Amino acid sequence: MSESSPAQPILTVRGLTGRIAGQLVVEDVSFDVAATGVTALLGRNGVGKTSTIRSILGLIDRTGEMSLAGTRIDRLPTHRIVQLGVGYVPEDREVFGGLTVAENLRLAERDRSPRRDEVRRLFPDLHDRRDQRAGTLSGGQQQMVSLGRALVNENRLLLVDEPTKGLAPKIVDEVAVALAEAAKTVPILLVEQNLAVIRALAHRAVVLSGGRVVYDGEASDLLDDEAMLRRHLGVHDAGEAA
Ligand SMILES: Nc1ncnc2c1ncn2[C@@H]1O[C@H](COP(=O)(O)OP(=O)(O)OP(=O)(O)O)[C@@H](O)[C@H]1O
Repeated sequence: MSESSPAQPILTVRGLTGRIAGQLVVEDVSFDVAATGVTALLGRNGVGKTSTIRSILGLIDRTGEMSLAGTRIDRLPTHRIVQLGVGYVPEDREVFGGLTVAENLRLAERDRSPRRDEVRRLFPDLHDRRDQRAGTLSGGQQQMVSLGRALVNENRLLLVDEPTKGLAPKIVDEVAVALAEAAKTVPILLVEQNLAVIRALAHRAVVLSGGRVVYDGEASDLLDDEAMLRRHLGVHDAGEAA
């Protein structure tokens, strides 16, 4: 079976183990990413969230079984996984600082009919700044470029790593709105520390602790469970979690 029905997860991860320079950074992790909406991947600093995403993409050595809409991807190289429709918005944004906004977006285009109008609708500010060099943009604007680069292609799944990190509250809101819009058309696996953003966006949540999955369920149940938040995310009060 190569297509998924709405009820089936878009991505299944089973027994995923990741290594960097021989060192275990992801240990026997299993979870699903829902076929619609936002699935949050949470956990304390250094627990292996970024490494999990990079393992899915084949950017670090990994073993285990992973399927995208029924197609095994665990033995595929990164470029094949991307071609299958997995978009990646990395933690450090990775824009080309010496190129303009327009050039950054153009370089990311993979499809015959890139979704330029959609990116323009989501990020009108980028259109206004299309001739500005990306290296001179603010952190928030660079994050918009990074998101725009992923959204210009039609993807089956987006992997988004800490998109609001280090951004001012107003910009965090803008990024969250853009992600909510994007999630209407593509399922997202979102690594995010800001629990207010998780509360606003995520339906499902997966929590890693000690490199393993300790919660996999409804995001709202997790966010209402103060003991769980305290134990696994180091948050003291669910009400002021953000
Ligand atoms: N290039 C690397 N070389 C060696 N160890 C690494 C490397 N990258 C990550 N690690 C280690 O792997 C573990 C998991 O790191 P990872 O970045 O995946 O965690 P994370 O949950 O995303 O953390 P954070 O929330 O702080 O971004 C950490 O112990 C980290 O020190």
